[in-house]
Amino acid sequence: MKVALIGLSGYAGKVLYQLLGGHSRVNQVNIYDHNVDEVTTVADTYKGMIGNRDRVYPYDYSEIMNKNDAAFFATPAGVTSKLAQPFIHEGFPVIDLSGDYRLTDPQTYEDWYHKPAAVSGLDEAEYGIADFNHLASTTNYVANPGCYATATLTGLKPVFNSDMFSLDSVIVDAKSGTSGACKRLTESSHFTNVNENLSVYKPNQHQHIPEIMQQLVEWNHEAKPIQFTTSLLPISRGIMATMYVKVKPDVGISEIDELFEAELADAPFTRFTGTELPDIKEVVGTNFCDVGIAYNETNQTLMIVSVIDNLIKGASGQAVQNFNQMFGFAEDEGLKLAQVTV
Ligand SMILES: NC(=O)C1=CN([C@@H]2O[C@H](COP(=O)(O)OP(=O)(O)OC[C@H]3O[C@@H](n4cnc5c(N)ncnc54)[C@H](OP(=O)(O)O)[C@@H]3O)[C@@H](O)[C@H]2O)C=CC1
Ligand SMILES: CC(=O)N[C@@H](CCC(=O)OP(=O)(O)O)C(=O)O
Repeated sequence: MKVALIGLSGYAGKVLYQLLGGHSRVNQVNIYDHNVDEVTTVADTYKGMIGNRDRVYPYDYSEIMNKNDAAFFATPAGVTSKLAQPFIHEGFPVIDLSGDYRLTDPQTYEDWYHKPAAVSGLDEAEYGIADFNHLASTTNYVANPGCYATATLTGLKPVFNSDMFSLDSVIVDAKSGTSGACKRLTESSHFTNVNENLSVYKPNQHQHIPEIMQQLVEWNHEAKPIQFTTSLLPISRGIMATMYVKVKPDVGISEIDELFEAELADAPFTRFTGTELPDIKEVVGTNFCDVGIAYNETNQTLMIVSVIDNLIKGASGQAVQNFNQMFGFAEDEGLKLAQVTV
């Protein structure tokens, strides 16, 4: 297959390019860049890609559709929905890493993203939380989930598919490395601010809150608004979401353990670690989401810890997983990434 990649100069685009290069069903990755006006090479266009002769083409949607079988958009929210219009119109296969088509209600998008919602295509797009819903196989337009949303939803899936918990006081405390903030430099992501520091940002305003709620309500109509906080960690890659849930009386740790085992067993890239709590380093460089639990009997509170690599499971790896589902390839094609903890 030939695939188009838009956004190679960005963080997610770079990791996606690396993964697609190792995908046995992809024999050509064509790069399209809105900053080039004639055909060039990866080495001549992007820093650190020494010797890479793959072609980079000026951005042109009809060329993309003529020369490729699918397109990956690793481009910002607000931009992607505009670029995607001709592809949606033609029913051309797209995997979209941005937030533009994740929310089904355009007003909710505008309230949380503070940008105009997509003018069309919302009905065609499917939210691809790949380990659980396999909707990519049913559509030509996949909205790849957000990084925090992926870690949070994976940890909360068992909770919202059972009646063992109170659903009105779920608290999520999530922390991300700086690559989640994209490549542009801001004062808050400046090295001097991030290094040896930990800071909360977007309290109660994070754009992943509606995306998480949309999926939780689909899993359980009785879901109530969660408390969700995000912080910036002084590391480049990785997310840890720590979640707190009240357990109903007479529910014990063995039942909770069995529930998590059963609910996460069929999720191909989710590993339930039981009471051995996972850390970020064990998933960085892989498409895994590791989930562990600790139960405090004195106050009937369950803590769930979920970790991912934000650039792989939280973006490019999940995009490849959705691509595999869309085209009927093995779920782990291009994603057999050796885990190396040093
Ligand atoms: N970083 C992460 O952990 C995650 C990111 N995402 C989403 O994935 C997408 C990419 O993220 P990330 O790589 O971090 O972002 P970056 O800002 O690092 O990269 C964005 C890319 O989009 C390109 N781009 C910007 N505007 C346009 C345009 N008008 N036309 C064509 N290309 C354009 C940029 O090109 P240039 O700047 O060179 O002009 C760059 O290549 C975003 O939607 C992000 O929200 C999702 C989950 C996790
Ligand atoms: C550390 C950091 O700043 N992370 C970003 C995550 C951005 C992202 O993943 O964008 P999507 O909304 O497209 O998923 C944030 O919190 O906004």
